[in-house]
Amino acid sequence: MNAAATGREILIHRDKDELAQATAARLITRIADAQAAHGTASAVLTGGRNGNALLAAVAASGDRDRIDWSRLDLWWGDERFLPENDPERNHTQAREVLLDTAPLDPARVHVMPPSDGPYAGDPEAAAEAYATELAAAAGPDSAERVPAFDVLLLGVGPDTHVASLFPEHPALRETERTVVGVHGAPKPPPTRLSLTLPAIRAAREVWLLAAGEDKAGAVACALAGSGELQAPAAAVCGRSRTLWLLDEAAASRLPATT
Ligand SMILES: O=C1O[C@H](COP(=O)(O)O)[C@@H](O)[C@H](O)[C@H]1O
Repeated sequence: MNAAATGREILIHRDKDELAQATAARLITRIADAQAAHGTASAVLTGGRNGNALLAAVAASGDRDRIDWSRLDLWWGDERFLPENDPERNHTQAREVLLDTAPLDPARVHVMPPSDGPYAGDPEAAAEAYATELAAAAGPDSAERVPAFDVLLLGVGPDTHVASLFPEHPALRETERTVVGVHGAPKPPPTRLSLTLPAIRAAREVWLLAAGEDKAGAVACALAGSGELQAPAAAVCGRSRTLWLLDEAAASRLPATT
């Protein structure tokens, strides 16, 4: 499935705070709607500055209890392969801004394995374990071997990376596995775990987040029709919706007609 073929929506908010607050309201509604429609909801979290700002805005929202936290499955799009509780882990940061204060069912919080657990020193085995967990949640009839996530969040890096899929990196070429170990990432730490493009594209909705002037080049490049290997953010899409959520600074290099 080509990202451009599904169409994209672009929403531009005034600044990063407005982006975080508006997206928090949108996310709460998306999750509450999914729970109303099919009992539970599933969301894939992202790390990074915009992802953490969004979770902090959810934590601060007066509407946060519209979500039935006990019926929400949380997954991660990528993780830094570091020891449990390392401050640089996406999971640790998500706990600090939101998860530790939300009445989640621990069995529904699907954390990517740390580097000091049973998969110490073996990111490939850790990736395989997470893929097995995803496949179990998807059920035996799923061709994609991942659940049909209600919403999958992706921060866009200044180099156009999403999850831990970096430009021209081998993980971007993966067509079979749903989770891979990433080695030699250009952004520290070099060893990571990431969902692959097929896993990301199985989501019902994919939301890309970018705020700040340092993201303007990446946003312009990805939305200008760059190749998928050159601009991973250009390669992702949701089955029913692909939403780019920007602030004015990140959108500042888009052509006026976008
Ligand atoms: O390392 C990562 O970076 C990206 C983007 O982070 P940002 O701070 O530039 O917004 C993030 O989406 C990804 O989950 C994370 O592991």
